[in-house]
Amino acid sequence: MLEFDGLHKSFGHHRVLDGVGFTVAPGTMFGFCGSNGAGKTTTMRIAMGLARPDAGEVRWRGRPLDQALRRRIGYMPEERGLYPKMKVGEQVAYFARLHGLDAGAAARATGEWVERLGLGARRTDPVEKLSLGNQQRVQLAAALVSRPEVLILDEPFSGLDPVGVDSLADALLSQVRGGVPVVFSSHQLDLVERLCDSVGILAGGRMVATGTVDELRRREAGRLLRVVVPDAPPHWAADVPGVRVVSEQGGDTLLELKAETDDQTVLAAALATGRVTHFAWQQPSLVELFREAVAAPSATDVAA
Ligand SMILES: Nc1ncnc2c1ncn2[C@@H]1O[C@H](COP(=O)(O)OP(=O)(O)OP(=O)(O)O)[C@@H](O)[C@H]1O
Repeated sequence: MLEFDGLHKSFGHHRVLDGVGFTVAPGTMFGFCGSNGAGKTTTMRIAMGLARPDAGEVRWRGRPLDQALRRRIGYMPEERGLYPKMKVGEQVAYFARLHGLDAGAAARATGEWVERLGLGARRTDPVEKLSLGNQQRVQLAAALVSRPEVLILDEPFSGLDPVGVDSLADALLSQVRGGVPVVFSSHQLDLVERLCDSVGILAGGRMVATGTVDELRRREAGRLLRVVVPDAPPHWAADVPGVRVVSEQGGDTLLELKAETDDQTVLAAALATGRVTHFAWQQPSLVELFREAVAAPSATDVAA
């Protein structure tokens, strides 16, 4: 397990992390979400020894991370960390050597990752000549080239075109299949929803929600019901007790039910107005869950 445990961090009087904790199992992908300035980068920098926590620690396989363990972690910093004048291939090989690979292994791994990330044609170009997205691919190659046991990636998808997103996603999923725990931060919640086994939402210095997307959904389940009655008169649901009409368009109605409201009462009321063609709980998207969690930060860990 990769464990972030009880991290506290203040900058002056500004408390950024107030007991942040989550775990990432080997072979799973964890999406680290939160508003701008929530503290995601700070959390990852603490893991990498680039910021010191006021309290708490990060462990890998039960051992607190030290510099030796960190050499086994592939890290993509938010500020990126490339040498602009170095050639792409040299740069990636340099990171491989830095993580302890010998010259032969570094050359082989560099060749493999440069090709896999679609940089083969740019291998001898200086990094500064590459577009932002391609520089990002170089950064990723640098994080992957040492065959890391763990990946910690700060906004790896930002600035990538859809093809870049797909090749990065494939690369990460193949790492996960190989047993690597992957943590990445992102504001692209559709990607997080698509790729991650579990997600954590950081707000107010705490993880306000962690779990699988389905677990987060279940927490919200039983609230939003979509009912389609094509021939129903307008406002048919307005008088159904324990129900609030969220939206109504033609016969397509989205209802929020109070906890004690029986959905069968709603179904009976709908049937009384006409033929019901759709009656189902609405699955909130991760974007909706995120808005809810960030708006009302009350720490809940559904993964327990
Ligand atoms: N070295 C520092 N000195 C003072 N304040 C800092 C420092 N590093 C970060 N902060 C502050 O800590 C807060 C959290 O920043 P951080 O970069 O960790 O957030 P984030 O969740 O990664 O944000 P974003 O999504 O915008 O990248 C911000 O208010 C930031 O200004």
